[in-house]
Amino acid sequence: MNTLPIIDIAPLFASEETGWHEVARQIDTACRDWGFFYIRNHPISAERIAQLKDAAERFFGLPVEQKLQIDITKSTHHRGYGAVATEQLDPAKPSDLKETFDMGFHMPHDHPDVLAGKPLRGPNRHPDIEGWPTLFEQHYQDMHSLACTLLRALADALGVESAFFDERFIEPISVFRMIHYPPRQTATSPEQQGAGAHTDYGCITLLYQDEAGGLQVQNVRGEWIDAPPIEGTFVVNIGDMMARWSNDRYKSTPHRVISPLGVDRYSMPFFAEPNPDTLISCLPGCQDEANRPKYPDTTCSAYMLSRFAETYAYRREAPAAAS
Ligand SMILES: O=C(O)CCC(=O)C(=O)O
Ligand SMILES: [Fe+2]
Repeated sequence: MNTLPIIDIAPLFASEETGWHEVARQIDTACRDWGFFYIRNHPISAERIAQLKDAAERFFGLPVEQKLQIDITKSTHHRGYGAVATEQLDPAKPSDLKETFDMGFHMPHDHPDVLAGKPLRGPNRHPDIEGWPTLFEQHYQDMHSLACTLLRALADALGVESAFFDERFIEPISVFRMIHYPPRQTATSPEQQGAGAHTDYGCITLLYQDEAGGLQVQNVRGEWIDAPPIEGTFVVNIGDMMARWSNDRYKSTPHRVISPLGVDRYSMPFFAEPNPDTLISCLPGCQDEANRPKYPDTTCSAYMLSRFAETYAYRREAPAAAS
């Protein structure tokens, strides 16, 4: 089989539990075989997606100096605008041909965790566009709820209590990101990709992609296959933290984006990551005598910070001015 599974998640929102375990079973199989699948019948409306896409076109269309007013490389807690070539997902290739906007769980300047200087904590840095903060803060919450619903199904599949992930996703460090991939120019080095081959760092990623195409996923034989846009769906994939948590029962699969030719591409991943203090220790149902834990225990924040430093030069260099 060489096409990614498409899972109808409507039963996860029904009042009776009859279809629930069947969806959990399908997700379990998809996470073991692929680490990637599509979901359909999720609660995010087409109207919401259209509003976000419209906002993305307005923001990325601004002059670069204006976008750099919320430069992510000048942020202590990784929020704001990332210009082209800020991120290098595949260290063997040139920096990615994309620009980004990142937001997270909003914490005001006077929140005790912000005052204590906890990493990745602080206020969101939104552009000065009318209606933007309301739209994006609402969307962040809705994506968080959708991720928690999927994680309840994963809890069922992994044999932990159904609230296991809900408890660990309170005040999460999940990131909602908007990405603009400018069209590939013929002069562009063929080596430079929209997003270089990588695995995601967190637990699960829920990705909206527009109709331009270009996302590719590696199958078990190491071949790149297309993950084409399918209207009304999100692409969901497992990240490295969940692979560790599940002792590699679930795969975090390499993927990449080939820059679009002649058209702009917009995508919007939501990277679901737990509360920073969460202990990431092999789940009880994922180990036995023959299958010992493969990874040492870590915490969510220690793990995420080590991974960010690999792909963002600015996070390895001198500390940025506070913002
Ligand atoms: O833009 C896409 O389709 C995928 C982006 C991605 O893989 C990432 O940002 O981690
Ligand atoms: Fe990714």
